Amino acid sequence: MHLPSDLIVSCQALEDEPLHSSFIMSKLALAAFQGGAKGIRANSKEDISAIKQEVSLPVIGIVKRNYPGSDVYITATRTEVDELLASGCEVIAMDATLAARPAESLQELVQYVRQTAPNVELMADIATVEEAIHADQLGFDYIGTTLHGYTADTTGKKVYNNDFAFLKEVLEAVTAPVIAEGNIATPDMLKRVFELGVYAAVVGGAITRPRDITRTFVNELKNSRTTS
Ligand SMILES: CC(=O)N[C@H](C=O)[C@@H](O)[C@H](O)[C@H](O)COP(=O)(O)O
Repeated sequence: MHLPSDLIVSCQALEDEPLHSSFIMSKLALAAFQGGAKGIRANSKEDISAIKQEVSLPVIGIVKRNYPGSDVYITATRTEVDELLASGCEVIAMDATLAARPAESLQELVQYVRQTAPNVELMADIATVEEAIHADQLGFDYIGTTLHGYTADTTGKKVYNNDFAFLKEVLEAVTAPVIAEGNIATPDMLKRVFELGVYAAVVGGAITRPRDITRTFVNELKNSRTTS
């Protein structure tokens, strides 16, 4: 397996975010590496290439791109898969929800990667237990809780709700290694998901999105001022 059983740090900034820059993502990846992360998750061929020049950690690559008429935006079609195959990432993650895709089916994308790049592993980004089971049956190498809370039928849910109840259900339901991802905001949460039996965990915003981190501080201050 390309990914170690450890902490993976997501280094992503979309166009509307202040840190949007492949150079900055490469330096965030370097900081994550120096801090002890054992893998990186990154968006776009350009960011992955820049990160690969800075650190030699395994990379989970995605391409986020919106398609009209489809809710699927994480590695939605073969075009994005081809970009990732050219990027040198060790693992390709893709939306593995049951939502309608813009072009190829999920099964077709899996078969395409297996045939063209047998050494590249696949991570399923799922939102429900049903989708986790489906991804397991399709033979994904890793199943991640990435999209729980971000799809029409899971809006507002958090992976950590009820002591990670959703994660526990996924762990029971599948045989592939499970990756906890989404709203893991503290070192305690990270410790807890490993106690529950995940293979690895991806932490993003809590480490690499300073604007969001600042907001958590500011909101706490605001709340304390309104309640006092
Ligand atoms: C839903 C979606 O598009 N998630 C994306 C997937 O790659 C990223 O924006 C997240 O930062 C990543 O999943 C890590 O999660 P968090 O930043 O909460 O630790």
